Amino acid sequence: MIVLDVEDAVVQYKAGSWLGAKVAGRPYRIDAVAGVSLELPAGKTYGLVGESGSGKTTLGRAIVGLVPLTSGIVRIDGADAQGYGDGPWRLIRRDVALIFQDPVAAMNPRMTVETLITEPLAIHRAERFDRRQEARQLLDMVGLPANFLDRYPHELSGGQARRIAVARALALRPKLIIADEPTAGLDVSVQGDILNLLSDLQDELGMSYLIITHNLAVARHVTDYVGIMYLGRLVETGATADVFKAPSHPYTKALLAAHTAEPGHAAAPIRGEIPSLWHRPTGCEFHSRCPAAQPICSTQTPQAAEVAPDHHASCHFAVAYHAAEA
Ligand SMILES: Nc1ncnc2c1ncn2[C@@H]1O[C@H](COP(=O)(O)OP(=O)(O)OP(=O)(O)O)[C@@H](O)[C@H]1O
Repeated sequence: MIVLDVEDAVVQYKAGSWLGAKVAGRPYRIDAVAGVSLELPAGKTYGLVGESGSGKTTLGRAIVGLVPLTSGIVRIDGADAQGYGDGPWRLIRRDVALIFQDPVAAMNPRMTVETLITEPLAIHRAERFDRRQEARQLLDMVGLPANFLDRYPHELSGGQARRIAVARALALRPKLIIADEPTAGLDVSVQGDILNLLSDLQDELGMSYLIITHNLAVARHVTDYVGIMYLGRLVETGATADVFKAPSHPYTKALLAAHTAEPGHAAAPIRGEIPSLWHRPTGCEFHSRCPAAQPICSTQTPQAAEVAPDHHASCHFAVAYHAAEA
């Protein structure tokens, strides 16, 4: 049973103006998401991993319906997610919830926790419900006592704000929760608590997660499948265990080296700058930063190679890398 099915999704952003783009010698539109396909089975977790600017947040927002798809299809539980109702509220589908990257910034500062976490119910649910009772139950699910009901966002610590954001996401018991950088800005011990909370809730309620993170180490702990994103495209995909066992794209290896320092060795930052989406590199778009680039890499676009069953990497040398790592 596939809960999230994304087929060749493209999201373009416009430049300020056509004339401005022309004067600057740029294309008028950029592809922030440039043809992404992925499938997420029920009850599983998919990690979307890549550096800042790779298009992860844009894809997450497009899945929820906050940003329109330029082309492609998003199906949630088999239903095409493009047919929204009218009115701004309806833009947000009730079977998917998004936990924003900065949850406090996304909260209305004048709302109490009770109002914040039950707001999705007030928007989507036709029948009457006991707001206080629902809120108390949601708080309990995320491990917070009932005395948080009357607090305001500025009275919450980073970890508490995450829990409140999770409670709000759970309000409609969605089939899919998208968590954008769920541990960013938290102390290491609190990060573990939040990841454990998400995993316990999944065991209990059975929903699927799409976790957006720049940190491969986070993805390693909580995901079943992983997609490595670069300049709006997935460059390596597979079961998380397979990708970590035998990373087959130099970008994946570079991300790993940047986040998981061996004892006694410093983490190695990825060399060079992320290219601008206004001027995508030719050939393999990672070639300008790749430590193993060959002449072919700057001229020919690599196709996704299946290096092992359901493990793909878009690099001319992916099969050899896989063999060497495996
Ligand atoms: N509203 C917008 N208008 C124009 N360009 C945008 C807009 N939002 C994002 N972008 C651009 O789209 C690209 C992808 O951004 P996005 O935020 O999706 O990446 P990301 O991988 O989630 O990074 P981060 O972790 O920093 O949010 C970036 O180049 C960004 O500058």
